[in-house]
Amino acid sequence: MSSIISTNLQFMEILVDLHETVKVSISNKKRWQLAFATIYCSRAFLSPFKKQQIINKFTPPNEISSDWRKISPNPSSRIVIDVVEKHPVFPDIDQPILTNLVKEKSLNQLAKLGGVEGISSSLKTNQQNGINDTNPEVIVSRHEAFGMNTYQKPPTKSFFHYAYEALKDPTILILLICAALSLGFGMKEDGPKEGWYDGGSIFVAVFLVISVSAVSNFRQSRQFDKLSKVSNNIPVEVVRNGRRQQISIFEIVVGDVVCLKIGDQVPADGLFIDGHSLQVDESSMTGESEHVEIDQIMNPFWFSGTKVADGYAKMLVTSVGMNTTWGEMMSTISGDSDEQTPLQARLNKLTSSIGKVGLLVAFLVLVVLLVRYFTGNTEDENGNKEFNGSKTKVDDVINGMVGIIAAAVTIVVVAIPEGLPLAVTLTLAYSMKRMMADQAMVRKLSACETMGSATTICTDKTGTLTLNQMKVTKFWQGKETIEGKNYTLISSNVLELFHQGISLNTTGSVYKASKLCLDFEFSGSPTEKAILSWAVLELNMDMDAVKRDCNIVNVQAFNSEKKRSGILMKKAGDGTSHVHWKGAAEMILALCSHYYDLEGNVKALNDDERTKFDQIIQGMAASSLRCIAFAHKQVSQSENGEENKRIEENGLTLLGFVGLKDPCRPGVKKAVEDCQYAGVNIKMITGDNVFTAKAIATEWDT
Ligand SMILES: Nc1ncnc2c1ncn2[C@@H]1O[C@H](COP(=O)(O)OP(=O)(O)OP(=O)(O)O)[C@@H](O)[C@H]1O
Ligand SMILES: [Ca+2]
Repeated sequence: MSSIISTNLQFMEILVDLHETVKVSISNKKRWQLAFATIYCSRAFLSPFKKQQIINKFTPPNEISSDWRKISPNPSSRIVIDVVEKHPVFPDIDQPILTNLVKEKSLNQLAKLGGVEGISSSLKTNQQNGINDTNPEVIVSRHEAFGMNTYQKPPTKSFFHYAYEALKDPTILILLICAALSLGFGMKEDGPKEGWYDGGSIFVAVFLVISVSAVSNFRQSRQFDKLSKVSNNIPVEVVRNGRRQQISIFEIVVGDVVCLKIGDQVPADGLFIDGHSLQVDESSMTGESEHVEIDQIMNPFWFSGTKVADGYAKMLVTSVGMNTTWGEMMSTISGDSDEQTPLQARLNKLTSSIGKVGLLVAFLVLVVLLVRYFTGNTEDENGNKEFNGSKTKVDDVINGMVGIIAAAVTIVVVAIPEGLPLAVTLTLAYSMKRMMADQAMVRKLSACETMGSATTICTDKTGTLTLNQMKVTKFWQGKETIEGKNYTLISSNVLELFHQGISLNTTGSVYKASKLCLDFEFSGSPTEKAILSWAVLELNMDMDAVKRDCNIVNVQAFNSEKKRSGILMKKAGDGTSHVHWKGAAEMILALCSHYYDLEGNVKALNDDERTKFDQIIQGMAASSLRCIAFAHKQVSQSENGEENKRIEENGLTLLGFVGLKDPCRPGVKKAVEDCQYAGVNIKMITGDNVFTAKAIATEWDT
């Protein structure tokens, strides 16, 4: 310790001397001395603690001498003051609290902030109706307080970066060395006027290779940036002002209520509001392949960048953009897309092995020539021995050696096929440009190569081959089809069940701007939208009224495996419980034991009738309709006490079928023909009824 103090005091004296030279007044000088003395003495006094911390790291605790320990300060006595200015519009909450809440999945902190309810009121949003965006200031103040939903991208690399990358290539380096050698030897041999030809031309070739590959890589990265801007801009469903609408993912702000369903990407960090059968794929964050369940109590936290694997839900956005856990992760890793295509990689390998062989051969040639030269086995033009022991002039020896080395260098230059990978890069970049002109997005250069060898294309049906604009065009109630607008034929009890089944057992929603207004806005998947608009416009369904009269007890969300969704509900009026199912007609029919006829009577479903219904379904499918069935069952109270929330799946009563028409996309026939002409098979992949799929596949032939 004494040594530390003495060095510090020495240092102090030097500083004080310095002050003397600039003529500081005596009183000032004294104050300086005092200040230095205080600072350095306290430092000298504290330095053992620092030392001790280092010792602590490297020695087990029992080896630290007891006197160190006596004066060691409590490490936890340090105070960190985090000063975050609160935004005047949101005085109760700030971004770091929200970010940490989700990142650490802290249920305690959530409870302290008053749960999701408390946070949504601090964020001035409504869990049902979302934020009120009638005033654009609202969005602006949220941007100011919590930021935008965009991620900082690593700065785009300049042209010189790519030139430098190309220059780093080992073959290029070898060529450059060869060029320098060849230039030097050439000038030595043939004089500066003519001797630079060989070396100079290698330099020009290297320059060409570097500039061409840098230009093509640079343009490719620009194109990639442009494409990723388009492909990152995904539409997201949010509720604003009570109205469900689609906005761009970049427009999402903190406080938004986002509607998520199976297959959606979570657009920001947030909290669970409500939802059913939720499973989330967090593998992009954690690498864990098992799906994580999200619910109100145990795990109400959503992470940006994850994916909904099952179910549907509403989420309250708490952080966006760089404030999300995903954003934080993105800022620590830089996405490098300088990937080589498989062909490029193989060619580069080939080039470098050819180069290695070339080097080896050149080396062997060098050795052989040198040996031959020095053993006197070579002759000049006049037939004299080139090397005559000590009689040869030094200048001649050097000239001879230069000639030999130049020959070896030439072998290396010739052996390296530097143009080969360059030719491939150029060809791929050219085909990428051609494909862009044909409106085909190529994200990775290697895709061109892969596509070139594709023999089969598997395509989704809905939305790719069809327009994804579904509409109910056929309706069967019991065994009767209802033609035209004769919906008054449906008996009132069946109609009521239809209303309940459709308005409660859905992931879509209906929005009506005002009571008087007759315009409705439907949202949800195309299937849901079609059914809802049909029910509201044709069956006069009032979704809000039904929701007021009935309470949903349990939900089984739709997924493509089961092809159906079900609910258990309780009527507020008489307290009876009902189960409603909706789904692919053949799936629902298999669960039914009875059906309602047109008069509203329940009839048993015998084998004959089942065949009849099968024919109805096949008939609809054959005219390329997606066929959806509705079924109902009243469950008794004893069977369904408080603890029994199971949604019955057996002994249902069939209500009816609807047939949804999804028009084919124009131009598909030509596209399919083009593919077939090019020798590429087309396979259609769909969860629809096989007859519907067949009908749609053959529809283009008509
Ligand atoms: N929202 C829904 N509620 C109930 N049943 C549905 C719903 N959507 C689809 N179905 C039924 O489930 C079947 C499978 O639907 P899904 O959306 O999984 O098909 P898919 O595999 O995506 O095929 P495609 O690409 O042709 O739509 C459909 O044929 C339909 O009968
Ligand atoms: Ca689909």
